[in-house]
Amino acid sequence: MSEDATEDCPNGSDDVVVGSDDVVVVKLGGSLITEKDRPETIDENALEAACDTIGAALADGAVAPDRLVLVHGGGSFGHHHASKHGVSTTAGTHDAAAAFEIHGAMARLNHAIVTRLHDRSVPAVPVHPLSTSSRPSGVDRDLDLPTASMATLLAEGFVPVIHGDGVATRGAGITVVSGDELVVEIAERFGADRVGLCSTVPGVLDDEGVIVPEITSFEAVAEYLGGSDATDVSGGMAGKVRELLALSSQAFVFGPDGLDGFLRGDEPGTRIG
Ligand SMILES: Nc1ncnc2c1ncn2[C@@H]1O[C@H](COP(=O)(O)OP(=O)(O)OP(=O)(O)O)[C@@H](O)[C@H]1O
Ligand SMILES: C=C(C)CCOP(=O)(O)O
Repeated sequence: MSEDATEDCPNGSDDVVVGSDDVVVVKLGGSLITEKDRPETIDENALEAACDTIGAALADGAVAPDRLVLVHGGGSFGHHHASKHGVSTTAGTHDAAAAFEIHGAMARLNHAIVTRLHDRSVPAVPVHPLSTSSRPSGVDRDLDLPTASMATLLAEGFVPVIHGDGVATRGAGITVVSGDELVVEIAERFGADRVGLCSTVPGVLDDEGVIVPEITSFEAVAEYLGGSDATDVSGGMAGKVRELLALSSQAFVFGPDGLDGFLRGDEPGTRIG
């Protein structure tokens, strides 16, 4: 990333304003990369295919490694353990063993993704929110996500791979932060104008299974939006659309067939915002 792309921290905080507006944020949904109804089971075919697509896009220059931030969800790793302990984006725990079990599952999934990206020569490195992020004002309040490390990782040519995780939450111990919320936080902080969320469905579908081309208000599609097909503690598609509507730029929700096109500038699936 060019030197002038990262401005000094405007207020001396951890917030880093990255001047470049061509950062690309991509989420690999947990429904895509895991078998969401089988605890801690990776969907090998889907994950390998997604890593092939990302590796190819970097290799032929469609995306530069210092412009790409990858986020992934929990699927049958994080959601399984969080649900078992009654932990969600709104319900926390003060049981360190439970929090460690949830984080540990996410770290195992993250490790599996990073190693498969390395097999494709993607300079991926893990970023774990539990160790640095928080909700200092409590449940459902603002997320404090330090981004200085990710900005410097990008500037040094690495691809940060961050994930839904546990998050220290004032008054509730540790709750869950969804990858969807991380996508919004990172996209806003880095001024990304390319935001894509890849899941198992080709887009947000209406009650006849047809892709909704564009969503600009939650109420317009609320009747179509449900939870996930399997155990989920962060709101499923309804939660996803709600999070993405808070984004100041557009985001796209698409299926695995849309990932390559998205990385190359297409606008697959459903446009949100
Ligand atoms: N209107 C809708 N259109 C498309 N999918 C929907 C809709 N309503 C509910 N869903 C469900 O939402 C799922 C996608 O949401 P989910 O939260 O599982 O995505 P994800 O990001 O892949 O998973 P994770 O949250 O584990 O990262 C789909 O697999 C589908 O079963
Ligand atoms: C359940 C955990 C810990 C991760 C939630 O992230 P998401 O799957 O992106 O909603």
